[in-house]
Amino acid sequence: MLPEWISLDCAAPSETHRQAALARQAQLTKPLGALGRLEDVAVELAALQATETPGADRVPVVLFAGDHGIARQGISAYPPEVTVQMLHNFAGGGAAISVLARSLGCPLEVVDAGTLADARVPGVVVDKPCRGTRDFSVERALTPAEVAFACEAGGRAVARQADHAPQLMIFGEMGIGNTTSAAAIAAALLTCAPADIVGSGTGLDAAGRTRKAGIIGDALARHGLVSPTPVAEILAAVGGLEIIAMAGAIIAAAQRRWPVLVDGFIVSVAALVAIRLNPSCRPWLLFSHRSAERGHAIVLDALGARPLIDLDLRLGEASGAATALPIVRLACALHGGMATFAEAAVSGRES
Ligand SMILES: Cc1cc2ncn([C@H]3O[C@H](COP(=O)(O)O)[C@@H](O)[C@H]3O)c2cc1C
Ligand SMILES: O=C(O)c1cccnc1
Repeated sequence: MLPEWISLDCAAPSETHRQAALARQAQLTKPLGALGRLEDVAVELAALQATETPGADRVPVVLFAGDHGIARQGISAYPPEVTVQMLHNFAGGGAAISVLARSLGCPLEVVDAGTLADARVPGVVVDKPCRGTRDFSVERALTPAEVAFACEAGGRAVARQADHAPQLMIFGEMGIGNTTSAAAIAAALLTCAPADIVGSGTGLDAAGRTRKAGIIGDALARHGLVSPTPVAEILAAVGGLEIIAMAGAIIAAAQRRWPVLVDGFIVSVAALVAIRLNPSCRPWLLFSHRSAERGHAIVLDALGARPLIDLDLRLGEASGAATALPIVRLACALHGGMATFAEAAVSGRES
């Protein structure tokens, strides 16, 4: 059973503030629409933050890590021990997201949501029901209680961010094998062929991708996921603890009226899970980037999402969302800082 709060409604964005932001955009000293999607982002954030002056200065990043039993099947280009080794790297400030968060002035919290680590890594919050999932090619990855625990861990991580008074949240992940779990979840939710959604992850070649798709296809058949199945059952069968924690976190953030800047393939699959569990969280999601991971385009299409940037990133760790954040910040700065035609005594559009 998933926690009851998961299905509590998220508020609707403020229509009043959206209209006011649209009216302001029409008054700023530029041809109407000339700042393209920067205008859309500012208007959307004004509606979500219910303010005339949207901002993205206070943006905590929470990174969830988890290990995957399926990694024993050789579906990643890197060995499973990398997940725990990377926990030390996050804590030591040397990972890509460590550098990005530092450069952007974003607080970074790393949560061990289910890695194989048997001791606490200093600087990492431990909130896990078990050490890694089971190998879903032979058994269900998680029990219903472990799925529920991971959802709650996502909610708890969001609650811990309240002191930062977030204007926007970024969630990220780390877990060797998690593109396989994410692809399996997406294939089950979207009832699409694994071969269409499976990508290279950390760098599989074509033969590796075919093998990965075969393992996912067999698992979907074994667990009875080839026809529409309740989300909680899909998560127990092929889920990952960090993916489930992110789905819970996305819903919890939206319930607190904190918009979420969604990262790449894996976080987008968590967003898909969140929306299936609670459709009212959909308006709170902004999409940052299009990952080079093959399945991301399919998931984005299914969500009707148009991300801001496409830089061929395929890292995860919230790196795409962090990289897009300066664009969001600039959109807000333009919205709040540009002069109106009246203020600058510039003639408006000929009718
Ligand atoms: C050193 C290293 C750092 C990473 N940071 C994120 N990922 C990314 O790659 C993994 C998913 O790919 P796959 O499913 O192929 O294992 C996840 O940990 C994801 O966050 C990394 C991967 C590696 C090797
Ligand atoms: O897009 C992602 O999130 C991604 C892609 C490849 C590997 N890890 C993450």
